[in-house]
Amino acid sequence: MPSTSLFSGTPSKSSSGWLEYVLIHYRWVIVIFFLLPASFLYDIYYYTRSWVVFKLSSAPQHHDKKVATVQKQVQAWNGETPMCTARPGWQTISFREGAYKKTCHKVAINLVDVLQIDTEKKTVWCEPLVTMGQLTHTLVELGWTIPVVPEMDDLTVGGLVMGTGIETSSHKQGLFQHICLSYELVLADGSVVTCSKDENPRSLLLSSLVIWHSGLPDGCGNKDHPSSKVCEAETRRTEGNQFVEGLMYSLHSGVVMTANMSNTAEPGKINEIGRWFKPWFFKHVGAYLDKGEGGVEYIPLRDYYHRHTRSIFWEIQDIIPFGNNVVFRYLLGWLVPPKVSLLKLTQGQAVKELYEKNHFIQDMLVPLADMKEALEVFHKEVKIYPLWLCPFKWGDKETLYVDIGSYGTPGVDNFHPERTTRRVEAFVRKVKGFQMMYADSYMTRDEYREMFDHTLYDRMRKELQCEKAFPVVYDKVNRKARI
Ligand SMILES: Cc1cc2nc3c(=O)[nH]c(=O)nc-3n(C[C@H](O)[C@H](O)[C@H](O)COP(=O)(O)OP(=O)(O)OC[C@H]3O[C@@H](n4cnc5c(N)ncnc54)[C@H](O)[C@@H]3O)c2cc1C
Ligand SMILES: NC(=O)C1=CN([C@@H]2O[C@H](COP(=O)(O)OP(=O)(O)OC[C@H]3O[C@@H](n4cnc5c(N)ncnc54)[C@H](OP(=O)(O)O)[C@@H]3O)[C@@H](O)[C@H]2O)C=CC1
Ligand SMILES: CC(C)=CCC[C@@H](C)[C@H]1CC[C@@]2(C)C3=C(CC[C@]12C)[C@@]1(C)CC[C@H](O)C(C)(C)[C@@H]1CC3
Repeated sequence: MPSTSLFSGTPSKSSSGWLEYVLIHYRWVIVIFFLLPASFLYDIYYYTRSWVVFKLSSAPQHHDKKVATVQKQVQAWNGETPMCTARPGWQTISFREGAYKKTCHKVAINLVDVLQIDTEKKTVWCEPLVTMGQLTHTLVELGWTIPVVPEMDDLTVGGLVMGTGIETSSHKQGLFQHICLSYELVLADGSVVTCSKDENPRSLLLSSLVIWHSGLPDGCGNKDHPSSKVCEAETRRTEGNQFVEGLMYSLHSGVVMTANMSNTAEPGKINEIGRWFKPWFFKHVGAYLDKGEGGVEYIPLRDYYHRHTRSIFWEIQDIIPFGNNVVFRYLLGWLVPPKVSLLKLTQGQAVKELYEKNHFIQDMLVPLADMKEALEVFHKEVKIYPLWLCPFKWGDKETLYVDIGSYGTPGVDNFHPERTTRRVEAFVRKVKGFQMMYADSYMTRDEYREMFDHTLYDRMRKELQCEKAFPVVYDKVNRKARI
């Protein structure tokens, strides 16, 4: 656990007033009494609406009309300020809001529905603002899933396609964009094209796997030091291990979890970890380490997919410090988690500044062969535990990578948001790895272009004549472009 508290820093001179004091020291009051009920009502409305629309099958009839509305807005573009989606920055699953949202020409995209599940072709056709929670609710109930389900409920299909998505099945299935068969795109001139490897049906299609009704991924424990060897061995085992995940609790101790879908369960070993009164997942896993032995559990599929949702990985402990207390869990656990979007909307300047100075949130994707050195770099630079490890493959490339996710308050004395992040970024560039772009990047434009090969990107922007129409990604993701 980080030794320093997020809130040990003093608020800035500009911060004043009781509201600010409450927001910093008693954020949980606002979260429990306002944000949790608001999140709950929002979810009820949203899921009921999606369920009714899906059952009535009304969405496919409206899809073309909605796309035409997008086209009209693009055709009416003034040709000067570049375009972006009208989705406000506070709604997105990233640390900060893009400043470009204030200046760009905004295109409203009201595309929020799962359109069709084709059980013969094993595909699902859905619109870009469909969330992972919505998709798993719809599919798992019918006995289906998609091969890669990034674990936070509110991540959207569009955001994951454009910004990349990863899960513990990614060592077999690749990244989120690799499971997509076809995209329907509105181009800068307002025309619509379909884009896929082969001739294809219209619109965005995600390939999907058949799963069993009430499939239960099993396997939790396997306590071991998840050095790259253990992780790699589990990742490469061909006969199973649909899911591989590691949680490091210190530089030398951690838990590797492997899981497979199963139709049956050993008696007494079913653990519905998603239920409101259950301990936070990372605490539950840590208990295996404390016990010093591994074990096998059978976890319902949806509970497994969203295992880090309730505790927002481990970020919730800074927001509701007593959230894992058994009394709290039984009384109010069913309201948790607060929506990330509502947390963002209500955090205020003082909390923002505290996070800015005392918090580190990064996912770095490095070749598995460099994992040991990477762990040492993270330990030296930030010393934050738990640390998330998720092996994955990159398209057709042979090399295995691992996503190292570090979220929390650094346990080192010399943490500096910019200098520390730049040192970690330099290491990642050195080993030919990548940074995930929901997080803040302090790289210069040249460093960014060194990390991400822009050859295809530049060519497509030229060919499609959209250089003026859409900002380049660097101008959306670098730290200075975010507020
Ligand atoms: C915060 C954020 C904002 C962004 N904003 C924008 C934006 O405004 N505009 C924008 O354009 N992008 C935006 N992006 C997305 C970014 O530009 C994409 O990541 C980039 O375009 C991917 O290019 P690539 O060549 O590296 O992709 P790759 O990862 O190589 O490919 C992407 C997908 O296309 C498939 N593919 C590759 N080649 C072919 C082929 N020949 N035929 C069929 N399929 C193929 C791959 O299998 C893969 O699924 C944003 C990303 C982030 C994180
Ligand atoms: N396990 C995982 O993989 C996790 C991934 N993440 C990250 O979270 C982000 C996704 O969050 P989410 O809130 O869903 O998405 P965002 O709204 O943040 O979208 C990400 C980018 O994709 C663009 N985009 C999204 N939909 C469309 C569309 N229909 N047309 C054109 N551009 C679009 C947005 O463009 P614009 O700027 O114009 O709005 C935005 O810049 C990703 O970057 C992902 O890597 C976060 C947590 C976990
Ligand atoms: C690839 C993977 C697994 C990424 C996981 C990333 C998550 C841990 C990140 C994504 C969005 C994220 C940065 C966020 C936060 C924590 C870490 C999150 C959830 C919080 C909730 C921390 C508290 C902050 O006040 C604030 C509300 C702004 C942010 C919002 C985004």
